[in-house]
Amino acid sequence: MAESSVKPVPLLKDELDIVIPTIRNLDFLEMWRPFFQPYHLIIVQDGDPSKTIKVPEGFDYELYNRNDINRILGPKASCISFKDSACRCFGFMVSKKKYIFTIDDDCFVSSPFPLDLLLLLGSVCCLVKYEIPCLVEVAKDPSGKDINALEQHIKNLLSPSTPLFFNTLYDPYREGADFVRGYPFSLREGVPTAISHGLWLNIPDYDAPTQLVKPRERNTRYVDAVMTVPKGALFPMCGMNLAFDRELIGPAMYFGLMGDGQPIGRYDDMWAGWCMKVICDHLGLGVKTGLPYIWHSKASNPFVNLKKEYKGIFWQEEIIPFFQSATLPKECTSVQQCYIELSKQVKASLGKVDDYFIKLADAMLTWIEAWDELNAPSEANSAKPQPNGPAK
Ligand SMILES: O=c1ccn([C@@H]2O[C@H](COP(=O)(O)OP(=O)(O)O[C@H]3O[C@@H](CO)[C@H](O)[C@H]3O)[C@@H](O)[C@H]2O)c(=O)[nH]1
Ligand SMILES: [Mn+2]
Repeated sequence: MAESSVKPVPLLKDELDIVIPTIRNLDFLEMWRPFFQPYHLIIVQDGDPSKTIKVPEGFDYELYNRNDINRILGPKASCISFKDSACRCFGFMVSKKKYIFTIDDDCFVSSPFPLDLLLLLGSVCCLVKYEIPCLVEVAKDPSGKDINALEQHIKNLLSPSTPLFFNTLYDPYREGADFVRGYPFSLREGVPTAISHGLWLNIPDYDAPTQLVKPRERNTRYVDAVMTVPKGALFPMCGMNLAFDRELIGPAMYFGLMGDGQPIGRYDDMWAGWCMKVICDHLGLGVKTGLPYIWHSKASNPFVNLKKEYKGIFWQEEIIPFFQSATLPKECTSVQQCYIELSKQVKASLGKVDDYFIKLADAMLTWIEAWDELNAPSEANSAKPQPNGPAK
């Protein structure tokens, strides 16, 4: 990886945790070391807790496996998915920081090769069905600089969003941009930003059917923009490269029940995104999508993904209208109150679609109870739950 001569300044170093769900060794952190080393990592080890996950030297981290989750949450651990990346939300719950950045362990930063050369190489490899070994990581901005994804997420979160009126020059708070003519001055203050949703070069986050019909499609398009998702619009939130303000929206970031024992998978982040957006719209909070990009290196198996997703593909035709018409009473002024109300509506409206949604609605309540237990502002909770291994 090209060594950047200047060390990035670790913005919000003591106010942000990096949450990584994993079933693999975390060698990918070597590529991120210049950007991540100053931060505290919360690693959520999924699958077999007896397996040892190797973490490169020099990182400050805590690691939680399934035994830790069961020990800390007791019966409430039932709301945390097993054998699915949805388990990452446990890291959101145990963190004590204001901000969270979550990233998958097959996402990389920059490349020893210029982007166009690598993508040419990539297309040649694809033609001969040879995946570029994931030693490469490619996410360079148009100037060819390594993308500091974390820094861009922080910029996104620290500047307002504009959900009430679309700015045609996109992010008006960005260097070299502003509100365009006709933009109401009364709305130019914007609203607080709760979510920063990043994107992916190389392997796009496609669903299984799309992956199956387009196995070699790669995302080579770097769109140099950050946009606010307008109020009233839903969007497919991907958990791969995502940051959020935990104090503004943390309790809504429950990645729904997936994986082992569940009829559906790979809708965990989507579920969280739909619940979160309804609540952000109700509370007047903003959601941004666009920069930063990461290089997504590994395409998961589309056939395995199809088995996980297939019920979701037809259920979502009923789920989306539910969220599009969901309204929350004005008495709901906290995220928890909104989330509990939403859980009731899920049970009443989607419980008819499948019993799974009754179980999910109950799990949403369990999540809030567990969240409040671990995060209530009382002395009793100032002690942080300890993972089995020594805190790093
Ligand atoms: O059982 C599991 C499987 C994986 N993980 C960890 O979760 C992330 C994502 O895994 P992976 O990159 O293998 O899968 P993708 O299909 O690319 O993931 C996309 O689908 C979403 C899953 O809902 C995910 O957010 C998207 O990126 C890795 O860190 C694995 O180590 C796991 O914890 N448990
Ligand atoms: Mn992946």
